[in-house]
Amino acid sequence: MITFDGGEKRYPDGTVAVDGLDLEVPTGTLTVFVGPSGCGKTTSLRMINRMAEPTRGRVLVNGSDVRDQDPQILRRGIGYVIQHAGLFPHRTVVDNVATVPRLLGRSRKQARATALEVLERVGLGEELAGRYPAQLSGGQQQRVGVARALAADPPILLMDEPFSAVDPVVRKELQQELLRLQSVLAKTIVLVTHDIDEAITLGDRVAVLRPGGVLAQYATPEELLTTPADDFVAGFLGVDRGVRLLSFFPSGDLPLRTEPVVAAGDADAVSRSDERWLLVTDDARRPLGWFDSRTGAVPQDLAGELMPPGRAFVPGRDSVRTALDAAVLSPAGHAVAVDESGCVLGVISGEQVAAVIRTQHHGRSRSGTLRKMS
Ligand SMILES: Nc1ncnc2c1ncn2[C@@H]1O[C@H](COP(=O)(O)OP(=O)(O)OP(=O)(O)O)[C@@H](O)[C@H]1O
Repeated sequence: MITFDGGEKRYPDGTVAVDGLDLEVPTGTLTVFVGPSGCGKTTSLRMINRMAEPTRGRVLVNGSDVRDQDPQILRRGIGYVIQHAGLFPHRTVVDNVATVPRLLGRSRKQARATALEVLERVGLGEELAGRYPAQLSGGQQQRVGVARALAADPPILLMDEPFSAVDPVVRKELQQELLRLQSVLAKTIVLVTHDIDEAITLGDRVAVLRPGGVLAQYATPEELLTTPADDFVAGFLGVDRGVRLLSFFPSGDLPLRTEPVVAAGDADAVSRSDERWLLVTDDARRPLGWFDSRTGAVPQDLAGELMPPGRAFVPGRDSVRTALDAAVLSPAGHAVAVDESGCVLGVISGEQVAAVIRTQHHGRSRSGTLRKMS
């Protein structure tokens, strides 16, 4: 557990970077500090590992004031990941990662073995171990940065804008990778970002800071989206927070229809059906595309004249947001539901999804917490 107890940081020139911060980061959870530039996110983060000392109040790690601990010893239990990875340019990837275990007194061989193991954990194979940082992509460098921070297996991980220097696609990959790692490692993580979407994707809890280093709201992502504390938080969350909230609605209960689903060889299905749009599948019930029954002549093999099936969703795994998105983008206005192996379970129209959202939203607002889904 990390506790900010009235933590304040006033720099010698009088700038108040952090103003009376009170919050707790429970052990094994991921908290995100988010807010506009200059609102004290980095300073707050650095108060945890004593890279910035509070001028008033306290920061406690597992109940002990960090100021009572030797900074070097304190930092052994706290991994630190920064933007651009901060790797040593003249050391190979494996040596970069092995640095921390070496500092902790492990033999060269042990440190190297640990480094290779952690590199694999973050998705980097042995073939990259002998390269220098400049010979890696930005995303790979960030992974090395994460591996280096994990090499000493610290219970706490501080991450300062870890993914902001990579392109949006790689950034999404790294975010998913971090969530996967966290589901296995359950570290206590504090991550700084200025990107509210990243905060909502990654955080078990999100601390929104406002200029002047004041905490505006500390809440779970769904609480932020449903009940922002004030106009500043609502404005920071953006205009589409209602749509983003749908990421917390499970799609497992969406009512699916199977009547519009037909096999490619079953051309007679067109005359039997009242549906305008028929989802045509192959023999294994995989979606091939949409057949528009108003196009006139019906071919022998329906597979010949189809509109693309669009992105499918997996009920239970994906959220209602994914299902709605699939329906909006579908030429037929219907989302295709598939099982984990890609076989069609049924379809649902955008209007039906919207009707379920209304019901779920009422239920949720009355009762309870939501679980983030893909
Ligand atoms: N060493 C310093 N001396 C004086 N003021 C500082 C110092 N470091 C940071 N500040 C100021 O403290 C405030 C908070 O800075 P901090 O870096 O913590 O904010 P941030 O939210 O992380 O910003 P960004 O998103 O731009 O990185 C800013 O006004 C900054 O100018």
